[in-house]
Amino acid sequence: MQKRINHVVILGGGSAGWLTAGILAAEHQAKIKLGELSISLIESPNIPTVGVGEGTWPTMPQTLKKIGISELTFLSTCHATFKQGSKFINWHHSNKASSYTHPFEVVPGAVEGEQAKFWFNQDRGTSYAQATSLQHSMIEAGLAPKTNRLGEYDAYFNYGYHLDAGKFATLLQQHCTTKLGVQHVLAEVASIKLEESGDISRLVLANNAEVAADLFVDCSGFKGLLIGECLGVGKISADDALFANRAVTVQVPYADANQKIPSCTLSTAQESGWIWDIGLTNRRGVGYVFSDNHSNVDQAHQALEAYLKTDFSSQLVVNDIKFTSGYREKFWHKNCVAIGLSAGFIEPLEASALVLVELSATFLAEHLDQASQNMGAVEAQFNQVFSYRWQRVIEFLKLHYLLSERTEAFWQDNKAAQTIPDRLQHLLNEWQTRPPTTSDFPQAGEVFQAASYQYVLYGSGFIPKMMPKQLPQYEQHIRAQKQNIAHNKQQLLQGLPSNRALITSLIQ
Ligand SMILES: Cc1cc2nc3c(=O)[nH]c(=O)nc-3n(C[C@H](O)[C@H](O)[C@H](O)COP(=O)(O)OP(=O)(O)OC[C@H]3O[C@@H](n4cnc5c(N)ncnc54)[C@H](O)[C@@H]3O)c2cc1C
Repeated sequence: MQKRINHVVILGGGSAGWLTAGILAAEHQAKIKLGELSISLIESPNIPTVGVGEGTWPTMPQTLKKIGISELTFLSTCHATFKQGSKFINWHHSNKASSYTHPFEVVPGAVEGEQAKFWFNQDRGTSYAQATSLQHSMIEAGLAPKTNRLGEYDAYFNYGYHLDAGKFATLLQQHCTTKLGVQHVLAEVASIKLEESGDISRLVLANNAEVAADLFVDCSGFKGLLIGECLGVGKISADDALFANRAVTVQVPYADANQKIPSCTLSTAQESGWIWDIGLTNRRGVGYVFSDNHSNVDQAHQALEAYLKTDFSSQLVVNDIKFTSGYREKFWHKNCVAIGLSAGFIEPLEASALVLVELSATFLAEHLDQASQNMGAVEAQFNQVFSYRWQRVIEFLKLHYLLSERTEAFWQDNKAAQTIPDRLQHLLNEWQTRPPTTSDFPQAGEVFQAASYQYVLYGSGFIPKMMPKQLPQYEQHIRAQKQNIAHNKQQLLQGLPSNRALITSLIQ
């Protein structure tokens, strides 16, 4: 029987729970004010959230704007900084220094393939990112994507953030409860009652109070209390393709309060994984994500210590997080939708977790009314769209490992044919004779587009067997674009403040 959705309960108050609450409540403000919809978020006062220094995707500024949060408030409360992409250090070789960048800037779709053809045939003296992206030089120089003369959420370059996830959840909580009418219940869910149909009927709290709802959003973290433990939806493993299953993380204070803050995530390859280095305003978040089938925690600690040139017996607290790579067989089942870690998790290379939260919550917000009419149809569409997205994210992350010439077992095992998803192998064969283009990634809201594949593919040193020349009608346009890059680069290098300088001037 179809039920109107008048009450949505979100279980979990991490970034996923509060982002979902904010996105849903902002979209349905009118109904909340009229009393036609209520949104409640239940979180345990005892079960902690996952809070590592985190990177977002460039969708986040628009999400925050839509929810109605001031960028200045966000920057100052979450110790946030601007992120313009990622820099991959030493991913090519074990014993020879190398690096490439993946800037967020996207070359316009119509010319993206043509530009790659031009670069390959006529411009390979410079790296692909340097030849095609102005943002690459801003990243290398550690500059901000804008000046303080631009308004909130405006910038010269596409950007995301580095943020403190714990502070972020607290900011979202305050905003959702005081401005958007979200009800906050601080209590632990002790058990769950089902209807005969198998739908969830109510959550029973530790004090025996019961909370009923028409739709439940499971944001309870890795365990997936509703979708997994209660409704029995299993996971599809991704560990045959992506081997990282553990992370040791540490928060590192700045030696000097004016220390430079990179405007990208630094990802430095290691023997059995890679180390992320994220600069917030008050500290760095650093972690070694690795495969414990190829290494162990002691070795991971040693690698982190060597990277940080410090000894942990000093004052730093190291956290050890184990995870299994994979995603749910279904994200929406009965009257329950899983968003965040309960939906799945794969290693944080390219920071795809929060963007999937934003996309899932936005889909839910946009389809809430249809779900009241025909939940089965929305459930099927949601599951189809997000299975596609998770598979594409896995393929994109795998691409980073494939072209490395590193010699350690972890890297060699990553190249084994049976670990490469079929679709990615098929595309790699295609890209032997043409660049990645939009037609390879045809769906609306693709998490990683052809431009991202080009940065990683050519940054990793992929050399196609044959690359056609660009179409003659684009040559003039591409040369003009190159001149623009050269001309604007000097001006921007002189005119843009450093990442730290901009944030300091904004939040003072
Ligand atoms: C090592 C690592 C690095 C990461 N890096 C990035 C990154 O760079 N970029 C990115 O986008 N993402 C990253 N992520 C993922 C990101 O941390 C999560 O996607 C994000 O924090 C959302 O988590 P969550 O809200 O789903 O779960 P959690 O933060 O675990 O929150 C779960 C919530 O559920 C509540 N809960 C659980 N059980 C109960 C119960 N019985 N009753 C009541 N409440 C309950 C808890 O109290 C908590 O509030 C990383 C994750 C890891 C592990």
